[in-house]
Amino acid sequence: MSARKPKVTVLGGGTWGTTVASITARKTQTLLWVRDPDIAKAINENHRNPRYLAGFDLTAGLRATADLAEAVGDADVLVAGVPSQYLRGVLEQTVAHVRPFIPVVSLVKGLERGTRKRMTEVIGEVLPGHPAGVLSGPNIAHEVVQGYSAAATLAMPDHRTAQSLQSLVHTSRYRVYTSEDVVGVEIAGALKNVFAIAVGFGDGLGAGDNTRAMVITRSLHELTRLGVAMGGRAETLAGLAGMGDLVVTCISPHSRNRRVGFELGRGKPLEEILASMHQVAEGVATTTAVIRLAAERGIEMPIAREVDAVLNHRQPVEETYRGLLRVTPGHEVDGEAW
Ligand SMILES: NC(=O)c1ccc[n+]([C@@H]2O[C@H](COP(=O)([O-])OP(=O)(O)OC[C@H]3O[C@@H](n4cnc5c(N)ncnc54)[C@H](O)[C@@H]3O)[C@@H](O)[C@H]2O)c1
Ligand SMILES: O=P(O)(O)OC[C@H](O)CO
Repeated sequence: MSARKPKVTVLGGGTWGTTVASITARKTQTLLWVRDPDIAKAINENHRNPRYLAGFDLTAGLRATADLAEAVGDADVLVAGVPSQYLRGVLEQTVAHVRPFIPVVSLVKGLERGTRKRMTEVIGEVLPGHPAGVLSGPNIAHEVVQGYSAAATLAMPDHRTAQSLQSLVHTSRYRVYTSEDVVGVEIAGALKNVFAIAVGFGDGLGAGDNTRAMVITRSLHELTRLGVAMGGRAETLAGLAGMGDLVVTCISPHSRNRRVGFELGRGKPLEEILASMHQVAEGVATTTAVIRLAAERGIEMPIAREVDAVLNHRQPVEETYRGLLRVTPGHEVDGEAW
């Protein structure tokens, strides 16, 4: 990166892409790519994103465009905020326009369903040679955009690159820590969504606070086992991107993943729930990928398996909780099972 302040382009003008772009726009020139020209116009003229963050003021200097070639052509840093099942397609359209070897930071908390790949792996395939990392943590967009304090981890394979990118996004209210554990941060962000759906089941069924704490704690155990098996560090999984994000997603009324589980617990069919949302619940598609990754590595993930049974095999939610409670508990720390 040159001595002048790097130009940031954020791909994806959903709730979180818009929020992160509004933060970086306070620190450096930032362009947000959105699919809908009307949203680009509203951001440029009114500093608002009426579809995803209605009622919240964005940084006045933030510019938006619906032209992908224009968005990426001049960028020094790309930030990817397009949901996991669409990121590859969007990146493929940038290949002819993006400058060589600029860093790409994923904000995305999901795995590609068909390939089971992490987003930095997808970035590496579509944009080879670009340093790829991830920014993730307990970050409910509606709170961050209003300036409530929050923190996240920015993981890049190279520490110096992580430090230079940290300065573009860190503020007194959005604390950004660095890490080199890209795998751990990415796996944690993807898996916590699956477990938030499980917690939502319990809340929808009317389970108690003890039950919620039990499911969150045992989910952390599952998340850690798969994360470590895939090359992540246990300390990362116990940190902001792991435990921190698991907790907020499992308890926040704003969480879309928890809401999917909650509505299922209340008896609404999945198709109806998804049709009523104009936002993404990454855990739905990611569950399929997680189950296959765990099977390939011979890792027991009973909670994720029950989520998969409800989402993909029409198992009633009541059965899920009864099923979990029937399993005999093993050793709390060393046990393979729930
Ligand atoms: N919202 C949050 O609080 C939050 C916080 C941290 C991370 N994230 C992660 O950020 C990522 C983006 O989520 P979000 O909350 O900004 O999105 P969102 O749910 O607010 O909006 C949906 C996004 O998907 C895009 N989209 C829909 N269909 C598409 C298609 N066919 N092709 C390309 N793009 C399409 C929309 O343009 C929009 O940008 C997700 O991986 C999410 O897990 C979200
Ligand atoms: O609304 P969710 O469930 O996608 O969660 C949002 C963020 O990932 C919380 O950190």
